[in-house]
Amino acid sequence: MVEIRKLWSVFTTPERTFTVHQDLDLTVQRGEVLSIVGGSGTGKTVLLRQILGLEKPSKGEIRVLGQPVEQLGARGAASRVGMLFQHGALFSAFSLLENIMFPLRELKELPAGLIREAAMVKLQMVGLKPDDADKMPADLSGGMIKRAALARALVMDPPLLLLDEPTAGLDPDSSDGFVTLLRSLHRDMQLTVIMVTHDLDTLFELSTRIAVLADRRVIVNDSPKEVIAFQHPFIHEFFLGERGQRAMELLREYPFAV
Ligand SMILES: Nc1ncnc2c1ncn2[C@@H]1O[C@H](COP(=O)(O)OP(=O)(O)OP(=O)(O)O)[C@@H](O)[C@H]1O
Repeated sequence: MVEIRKLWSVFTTPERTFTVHQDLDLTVQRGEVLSIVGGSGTGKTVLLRQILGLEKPSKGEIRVLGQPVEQLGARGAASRVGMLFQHGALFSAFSLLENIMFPLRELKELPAGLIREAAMVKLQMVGLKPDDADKMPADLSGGMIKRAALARALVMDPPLLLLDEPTAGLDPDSSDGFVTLLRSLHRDMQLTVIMVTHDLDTLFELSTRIAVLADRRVIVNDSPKEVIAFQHPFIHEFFLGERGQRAMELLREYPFAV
């Protein structure tokens, strides 16, 4: 589904030049829920943006569904890759349904009635009600906004979904509900998911594999159990420090997702 080879990301600011990714390799197979974890500033969000084609790496190759990402084009990208941004704000001047319809309207190919129908299907698929369609973003809870942004990301039925901190900022109940929704969509739509998360519950409930970013590359990409056993200071701190006990409990609780 995604193949990344020898990726370099180098940034230059007025103060300095620094390397975020160096010879990074990552493969994501169809049907996986791959979670990317890593310390702050290790380039997780940059990597998602590169897979989406929003940012060009300094060097290296990214193939999505067998094609170099730069050949997908804006239109191709929306139908192949859906993205839920961390601050996945909806357009505040548009109603919830208008937000979900937006990518299809941009295509300028489908009749208005069909676009409306397709967006209504997605609205209900993410657990919102038809009555919510005309509500404005300012009138929605954080959980409803996330669901609407997810419906918009999925409106063109992309086979690949990217999630940046999908449960950040949600209260525990909304977070649990959103994780349950993601799990059933992954199963029902046969999605491949790449997710960045710091939240251990989200990580263990959904991930079939975990890729750890450290030392400017992916140091391990394996099942949660194997990753926890991998010897590296970041992994030790992330999984086996204060949060270790909880990680072990979760590992017992969730038999590796989906
Ligand atoms: N366009 C850019 N120009 C300069 N530096 C950038 C640019 N984009 C990202 N960076 C830097 O690259 C590093 C990686 O950023 P990124 O947002 O991907 O980190 P992250 O792993 O997602 O971190 P966090 O977990 O804190 O969100 C950061 O130091 C960031 O400041």
